[in-house]
Order: sequence, then structure tokens, then C-alpha cells
Amino acid sequence: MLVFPNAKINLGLNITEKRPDGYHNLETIFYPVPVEDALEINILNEGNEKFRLHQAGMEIAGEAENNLVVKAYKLLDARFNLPPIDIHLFKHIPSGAGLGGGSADAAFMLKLLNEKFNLGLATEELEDYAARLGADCAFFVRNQPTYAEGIGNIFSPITFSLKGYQIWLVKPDIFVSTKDAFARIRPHRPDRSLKDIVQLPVEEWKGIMVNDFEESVFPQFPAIGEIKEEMYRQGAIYASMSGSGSSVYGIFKEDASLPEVNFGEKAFVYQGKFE
Ligand SMILES: C[C@](O)(CO)[C@H](O)COP(=O)(O)OP(=O)(O)OC[C@H]1O[C@@H](n2ccc(N)nc2=O)[C@H](O)[C@@H]1O
Ligand SMILES: Nc1ncnc2c1ncn2[C@@H]1O[C@H](COP(=O)(O)OP(=O)(O)OP(=O)(O)O)[C@@H](O)[C@H]1O
Repeated sequence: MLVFPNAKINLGLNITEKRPDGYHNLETIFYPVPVEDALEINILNEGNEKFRLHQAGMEIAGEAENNLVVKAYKLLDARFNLPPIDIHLFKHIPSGAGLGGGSADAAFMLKLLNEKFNLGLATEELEDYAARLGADCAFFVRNQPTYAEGIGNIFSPITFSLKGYQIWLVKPDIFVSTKDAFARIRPHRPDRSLKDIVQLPVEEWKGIMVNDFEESVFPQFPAIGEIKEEMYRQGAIYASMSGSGSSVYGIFKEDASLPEVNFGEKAFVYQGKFE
């Protein structure tokens, strides 16, 4: 069975307060984007290990045991004693990008196992398991536009669509530490909730819908801020960094023609349409 875990972007991100446990409360909107990994599982009929992970595409750091698809398998295996599986993961979503690629893989693995082995888990149960693997992981179970609050783990659905608009996504070869990015922020409550802002026409988002991380990340890594400026120069109706970076997206009208711009040899660039 083969699935295509997709990335997400954050539409706005307000860091509202620092909590006694060191984490931060925030509000953001997760929106699915059609940049995808590929994930396949088959029953493993040889050898005596529980799983084998074959990875291709972009490299990700760390041991197989730490891969979130393996963690997802182990989580359900502990309850259901699953058959051994052969896992093929093709990475296309850049890591450390604020695109949630690892979380998407994990959530899609949970859904895949549920279906392949007829585990009968309801959506809510899948979300509970996903939440144990990462704060934004549960979003990918439903994979619908979602307003998130708390530490990014309390969800409510929102109805609006970017269908028809184009997206231009760039991840430069720059690593931003999420932990450091949070540490540099002075949390504050926004004047207006994202829930309201997102209902305005996209043309009106500029200057109102804000990602608080930009204020701390752009001065440290000016090249990331320059990508955002370039997108506006090229006619974006809205542009922003996603999550704590380092990726930046621009939203363009359906009929805009997007140019080829060199953001560096190692940059990841995607141009496509929202589905
Ligand atoms: C900023 C977002 O990208 C928004 O989508 C995510 O909340 C970040 O999620 P993530 O990359 O999975 O980050 P995690 O691995 O959970 O957290 C990394 C570090 O960021 C800080 N952290 C994270 C989430 C949060 N609500 N408050 C925090 O202060 C903590 O120091 C934590 O140790
Ligand atoms: N299947 C996986 N794909 C990518 N990264 C994984 C995976 N499993 C574990 N990881 C680890 O998770 C880290 C974060 O990867 P991820 O792709 O979720 O990036 P991110 O852009 O930081 O996501 P977020 O939007 O949650 O901040 C990687 O550095 C990697 O070590």
C-alpha cells in the first residue's frame, strides 16, 4: 500500500505566552500543501526483524529507530502486535523547514497501518496516537485547514479554501533551530485573532497576518527575509515564513506566471497549485 504524506504551511503564527513548563502557547492555522513524500508498506516475509526501513530521496539525519514512521509503527505494534513490515520512504519534503514533513509521515503511517491491518481505529483515536508523536502530527490525520492553539495541539476546523491560488515555496540551505527561535521571542497577545483575519480576502492579509518568528529569525538570517521580499517583488498577494523557518511561501493569483529565480544551488523550490 502506497500513500503520499503532504507538507503543511502555517498561515500566521502568534506566540501568545510562555508557560511554566518552558513551552509556549500559540495560535496558528495549518494548511495542507501538495509537496509530498511517498510511503509504502508491505508485509515482511523473510528474516526475523519487526521492520525494515528503506529510505531514498533527500537525506534525513538520525538512526532508523528515530524515524517517525518507525515510532508510529512501534506505537501501534505495542497494542496490536502487528505483522513485520517492510517500509519504503521517499523523502521529498525538506526537513527543518517548518513544513512538518516528519509529522506528516508519522500520521500517514498510523492511517496506513489502520487500513492495511483493519485495526478499526476511529479518527479521534488516530489523532490521540499522532499527538504522542509530535504536537502538529495530529493535524495530518484529517489533513484539513485547522486553527490550532495551546502548544499547537488543540485543534478546531476552519472553513475556507485557497483552491485555485498558486503557491511558490522556497527552503534555502539554512538551518533554524526551533528551540532557539522560540527563545528569542517576546510573547504577546495579538490585537485580532487569526480566526478572523483568515476570513478576510487573501489580498488583505499582508501586514495583518503575521508570523511572530519572522521578527526573531530574519535579523539572524537576512537571506530568509530576502526570499519573502523577492516573492512580493514577483507579485505575491501574500508571503510569509512557515513555522520557525527556514521555508518561505508566496501565494499568487491563479493566472500569475511565476519566474525562475536562483535561491542558491542547494535551495528546495516548489511551484504549484493549491488543491
Ligand atoms: C512552530 C511550529 O512549527 C508551528 O507549526 C511547531 O510548533 C514546532 O513544532 P516542532 O518543530 O515539532 O517542535 P518541537 O520539536 O515540538 O519543539 C522544539 C522546541 O521548541 C520549543 N517549543 C515548541 C513548541 C511550543 N509550543 N513551544 C515551545 O517552546 C521547545 O523548546 C521545544 O523543545
Ligand atoms: N520521517 C521523517 N522525516 C523527516 N524528519 C524526520 C523523520 N523522522 C524523524 N525525523 C527527524 O525530525 C526532524 C524534524 O523534521 P521535520 O521534517 O518534521 O521538519 P520540520 O520542518 O522541523 O517540521 P515542523 O514544521 O514540525 O517544524 C528531522 O531533523 C529529523 O531528524
